[in-house]
Amino acid sequence: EALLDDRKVMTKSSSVDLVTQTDQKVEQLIIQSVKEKFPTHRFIGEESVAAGEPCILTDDPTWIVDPIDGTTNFVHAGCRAVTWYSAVRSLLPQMEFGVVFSCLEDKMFTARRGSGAFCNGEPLQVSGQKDIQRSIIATEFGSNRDPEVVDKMFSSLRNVLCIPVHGMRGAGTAAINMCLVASGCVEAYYEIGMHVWDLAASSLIVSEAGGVLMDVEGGAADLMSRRIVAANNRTIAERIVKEIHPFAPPRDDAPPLQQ
Ligand SMILES: O=P(O)(O)O[C@H]1[C@H](O)[C@@H](O)[C@H](O)[C@@H](O)[C@@H]1O
Ligand SMILES: [Mg+2]
Ligand SMILES: [Mg+2]
Repeated sequence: EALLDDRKVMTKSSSVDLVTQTDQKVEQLIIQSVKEKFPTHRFIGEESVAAGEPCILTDDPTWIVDPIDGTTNFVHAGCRAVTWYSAVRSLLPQMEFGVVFSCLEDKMFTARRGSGAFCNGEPLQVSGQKDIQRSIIATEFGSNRDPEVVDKMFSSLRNVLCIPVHGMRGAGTAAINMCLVASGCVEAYYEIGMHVWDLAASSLIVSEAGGVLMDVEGGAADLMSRRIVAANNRTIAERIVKEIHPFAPPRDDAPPLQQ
């Protein structure tokens, strides 16, 4: 219904960072229904953070919610829109489970720590490809249009494409790009600039499907750092890291700037 009805588009951090009433409604729906069952749990929700709520993990069980991942697709008549949520239980953070629902495809991706990853109940396994020259790599350009940042993104894109790889793809949603890695449809996904709610659920789905997560400079992945390489194996991830022109956006858990 919302795909047909919700055409009132608002903006957040910039003119290309879009939000609709459906994003806000879905986030409230998820938070309210979880709160009814677990009144002491905490939440990090994309639209709540946009409205000024803190983006901090504590030792309390915390649900990380992206009500629609791919709002730009949704606004442009729903190339692909996704609702998903995940839970995190510690400062490390230790993901307990992740859920990504690709509503137009009616695909429910799920993972629970130590129990594997699934799509509509069928087990997921990353691709076995070790040769990056026989791989497809996914990425996105996010919503930062600062020419210096765009130059860095294009330089990375050019470097990866010219390895050469079989192709580059982008679903318009970080969560689905990661689920494509988990499903073995693409070998890797990298991006700088997305947020913890874009990645939390699908990061567990990737690792439970046998994949690896890494920072774009090769260290351990840090979901608050707004940088990720998710790949089918370490060989492919490390090869991509060599080609990325890194930069560091403000962290999701950075204290708010003083006015
Ligand atoms: O804003 P939504 O649609 O929840 O999330 C999108 C990110 O904002 C964007 O930076 C990223 O490139 C895109 O993949 C992601 O899904
Ligand atoms: Mg998102
Ligand atoms: Mg969103």
